[in-house]
Amino acid sequence: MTTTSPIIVALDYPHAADALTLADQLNPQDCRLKVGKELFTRSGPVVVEQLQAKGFEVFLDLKFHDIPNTTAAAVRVAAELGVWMVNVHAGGGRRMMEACRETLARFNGNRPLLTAVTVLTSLEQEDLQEVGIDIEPMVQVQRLARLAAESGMDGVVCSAREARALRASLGEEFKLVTPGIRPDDSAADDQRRVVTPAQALENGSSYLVIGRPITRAEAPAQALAQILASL
Ligand SMILES: O=c1ccn([C@@H]2O[C@H](COP(=O)(O)O)[C@@H](O)[C@H]2O)c(=O)[nH]1
Repeated sequence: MTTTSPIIVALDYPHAADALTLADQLNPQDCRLKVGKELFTRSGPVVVEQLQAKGFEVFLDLKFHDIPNTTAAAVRVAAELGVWMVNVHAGGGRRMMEACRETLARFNGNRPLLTAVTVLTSLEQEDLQEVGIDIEPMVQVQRLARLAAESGMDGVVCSAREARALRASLGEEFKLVTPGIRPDDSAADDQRRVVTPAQALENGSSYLVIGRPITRAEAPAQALAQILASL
């Protein structure tokens, strides 16, 4: 089932049973689901297929980052799984992203969205400095997003803090997938470039990735409903 909801719930659980229990409390009309490294490393493609069988579109968030041949092969296998979105790291460079885009050509119209991570939402300027990037996150995000667009990506993963600038420079069709979403009353946890759900949409985000504010709530379905009502 396809939905118009912008919410993607991050199923960061160690076991498939936890993810499937949460999925049973949610409605595919209200959100998509994200399978990341923890859940996939334990449960693999089976849990993706189980979530899809429940009617959810799945974002496979494995952030592939390797040489072009290896990354493109991984993207192709993700496409064969029938996921709705798959991603790579923009830092893998132009040739890596182009190889991923080219490998999806064989799927014609029936392919996943392909997005590229710019600067993780857990990073701030000091973190970038420590790894030799002496510019503000906003500037680095803009640089990588432009490269991603030129390399044929459907969009990028960034903070909603950068969404307004990217929307203006890269147009309405370019997907802006924004984690680091925190309702006013939620802890930031390890996230640094955080934005509220309503502000993220106002800034031009296409999709809001939300994990702990929903999955660690006493009543996750209610937490999702409150967020949807706030939009
Ligand atoms: O820059 C990024 C890229 C991916 N993520 C992922 O999104 C969720 C966020 O979870 P919260 O619990 O809402 O913090 C998580 O799965 C990350 O791996 C991100 O946070 N930032």
